[in-house]
Amino acid sequence: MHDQPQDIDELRGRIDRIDRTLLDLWHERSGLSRKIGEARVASGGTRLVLSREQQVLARFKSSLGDDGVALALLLLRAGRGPL
Ligand SMILES: C=C(O[C@@H]1C=C(C(=O)O)C=C[C@H]1O)C(=O)O
Repeated sequence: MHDQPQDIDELRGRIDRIDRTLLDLWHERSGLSRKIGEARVASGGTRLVLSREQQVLARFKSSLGDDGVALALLLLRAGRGPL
């Protein structure tokens, strides 16, 4: 029982690393998404592609349910930038 605080510290260290990775991935994803949107607009297309967004939403929903949909909507919004 005496080592429980140390266990918690170790587990929190792992959580902190996961959070940093999630935030790095968040920024990487939104950067890629903006890049694709800008390239498409530059070649005369639309910034958004709703059929592709539906695929992304379905992927997150199948893994996480309603929370997945909420998360995917935030990810998609982050990649859009100002409309
Ligand atoms: C990144 C793209 O462009 C937009 C952004 C998407 C995304 O962030 O996942 C999905 C579809 C598009 O609305 C793409 O077409 O793949």
